[in-house]
Amino acid sequence: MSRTISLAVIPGDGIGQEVVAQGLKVLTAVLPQDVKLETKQYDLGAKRWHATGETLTDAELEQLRQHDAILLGAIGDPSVPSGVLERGLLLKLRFAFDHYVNLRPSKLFPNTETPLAGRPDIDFVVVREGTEGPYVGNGGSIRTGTPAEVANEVSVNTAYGVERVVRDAYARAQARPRKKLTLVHKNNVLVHAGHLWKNTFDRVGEEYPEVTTDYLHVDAATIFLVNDPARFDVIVTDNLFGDIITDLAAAVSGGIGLAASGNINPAGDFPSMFEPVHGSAPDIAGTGKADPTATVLSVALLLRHLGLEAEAVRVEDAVTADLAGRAAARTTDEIGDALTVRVAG
Ligand SMILES: NC(=O)C1=CN([C@@H]2O[C@H](COP(=O)(O)OP(=O)(O)OC[C@H]3O[C@@H](n4cnc5c(N)ncnc54)[C@H](O)[C@@H]3O)[C@@H](O)[C@H]2O)C=CC1
Ligand SMILES: CC(C)CC(=O)C(=O)O
Ligand SMILES: [Mg+2]
Repeated sequence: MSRTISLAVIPGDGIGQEVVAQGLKVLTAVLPQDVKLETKQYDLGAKRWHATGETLTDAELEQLRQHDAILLGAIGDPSVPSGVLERGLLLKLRFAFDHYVNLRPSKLFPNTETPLAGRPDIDFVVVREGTEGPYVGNGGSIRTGTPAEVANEVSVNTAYGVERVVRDAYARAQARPRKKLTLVHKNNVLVHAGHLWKNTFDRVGEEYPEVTTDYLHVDAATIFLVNDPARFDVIVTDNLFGDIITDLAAAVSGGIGLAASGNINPAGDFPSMFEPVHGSAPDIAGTGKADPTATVLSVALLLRHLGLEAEAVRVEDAVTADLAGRAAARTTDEIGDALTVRVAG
């Protein structure tokens, strides 16, 4: 039976434009003939903000909601005050579409660079909470701009929000061969949120006797991510810690240009959104140096989410083969073309 995928595309800013073009090429090439792709591009980001002062309107949010999934490049530009686009567009989307599971796999592909000695066997996934924590915008400042300024940024952690993401992480750990789940937090200092997370983690864990668990404070977790990353299988953590440790995870497992992510709404009430872990990289935008592989691997997560498992594997296999043979530096387009040829052939 034929099927149509309705995909919203938000290239965004900087290298987002460049890498999304490659991701779309690969996606188009990998789909079987009986799956039709309908894309609608949303020109959101810095240019739009400069032209209209808008980041994301309610009408656009409603249009986006109608799609099966969203592919996003990156948001943020030095010409826009920091936070305006990140909060007003990217986080607004994640919150509005209840993307409470921010899935960030880390794998050390063959022939990729790692600063770690001995090429450890890195293959873990971070389940980062995506709708709470200090990112909710629960803050403010008084006496702003004076030497007496006081600024707050409150981390919001609800029993409901913590439990649902912890449950998702247990289910993922249960489904993986090693069946191991690590909670990363800082409950020796952030005692209120930390204890909610730890108590929830322990309680839900009773339902998963086959899953081995451990707990690490986030500072110690950064040591192990460098010294012994092979110890990790599934990590569950809050929004801020997850943001930070997944950039570190990317750096030790082939670089930020390979790190994919999915902002998942597991219930399917809203479209899930797939994007590379990296940002808009203004330092290399327009140079052709951006590696589109992270976006292509995000396309694989998108395909898997839509039930196209064989196609997801084809994309991942193409990346593995391409990285194994990748010798000289190549441009964004060249990498995208090579991956397109591989998935098509
Ligand atoms: N999901 C998103 O849309 C995100 C947006 N941002 C925004 O992006 C802007 C730049 O943020 P930064 O902190 O500089 O982080 P960034 O991830 O854009 O760049 C950090 C470093 O990684 C390099 N890099 C990033 N992606 C790469 C790729 N595909 N290939 C090769 N090198 C790559 C950059 O050149 C830079 O040296 C800011 O406005 C920030 O708020 C940052 C992170 C995520
Ligand atoms: C720009 C932030 C809102 C997001 C971020 O850094 C991330 O999700 O990795
Ligand atoms: Mg980040």
